[in-house]
Amino acid sequence: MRIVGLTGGIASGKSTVSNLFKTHGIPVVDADLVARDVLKKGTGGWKKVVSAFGEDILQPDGEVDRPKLGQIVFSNPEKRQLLNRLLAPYISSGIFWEMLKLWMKGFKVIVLDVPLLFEAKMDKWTKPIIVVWVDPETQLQRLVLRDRTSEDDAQNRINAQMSLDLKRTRADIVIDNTGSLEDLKEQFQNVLFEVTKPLTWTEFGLSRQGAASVLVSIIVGVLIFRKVYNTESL
Ligand SMILES: CC(C)(COP(=O)(O)OP(=O)(O)OC[C@H]1O[C@@H](n2cnc3c(N)ncnc32)[C@H](O)[C@@H]1O)[C@@H](O)C(=O)NCCC(=O)NCCS
Ligand SMILES: Nc1ncnc2c1ncn2[C@@H]1O[C@H](COP(=O)(O)OP(=O)(O)OP(=O)(O)O)[C@@H](O)[C@H]1O
Repeated sequence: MRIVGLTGGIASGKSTVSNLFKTHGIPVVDADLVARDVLKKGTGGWKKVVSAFGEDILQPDGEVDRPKLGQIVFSNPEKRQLLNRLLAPYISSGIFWEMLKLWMKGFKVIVLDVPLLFEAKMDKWTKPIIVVWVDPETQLQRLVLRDRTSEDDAQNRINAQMSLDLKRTRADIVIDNTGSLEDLKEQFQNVLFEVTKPLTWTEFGLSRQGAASVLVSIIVGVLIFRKVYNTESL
């Protein structure tokens, strides 16, 4: 199975690109949705976060008040790192289970949409890595418009992530989403071609999965050979 990494900055257009993948029948594991699940009332993540941040972050119904927790962590790097540390194991195992389900359904290509792909070091799992880049001014405007928030709040959220310019240097494929949706769709056609083309032997051999498969094949081959030719005593 090919696991494609999709990342970028907040409001750079990852979900918009994810939707294009979905309309072409390629499933997407959305880390933001997984992160929501692991923070639902009563879960292990919820318990850890409530004991670290206190009951003040809860709504009357016991669910986490997300905008309130957002205000706290996006204006305080230490608290954000604490939240990340508490939730990271739940988020990674949630993502892993989603991937396993898709693999069991027989999908050959899946996309991992993870805003913090590099920060959380999940880039090691994925190839190719797509970064959705946008110029800083457009990013700020789109975030303010989408979340109906102030420029200061939006800028805090942008600053909480690795810069988009750094992310693009670590990408295999860069999508520039500064232009219109039509521009984006045009670039997407090439991306779709790249991620659905068969792996070359070199790529297959170089990938960890490839190396593991070759190793397993050699071991199985040797075992079969020994069984068939009864060479255990050799
Ligand atoms: C702080 C929370 C409660 C705010 O919730 P809210 O509904 O306002 O935002 P939402 O979850 O939809 O996130 C919106 C965007 O913020 C950015 N973002 C979210 N968490 C973080 C973080 N810890 N650091 C940097 N950026 C982040 C992402 O680009 C994300 O797409 C929430 O973002 C959260 O629980 N974050 C920690 C979990 C996490 O790391 N999520 C990212 C998935 S890898
Ligand atoms: N090319 C575009 N032209 C105009 N608006 C766009 C374009 N691409 C995305 N948008 C809009 O910009 C906003 C941010 O896009 P999107 O939600 O896809 O970003 P995201 O990277 O998934 O954000 P987040 O990290 O918060 O999940 C949305 O309101 C979306 O409709």
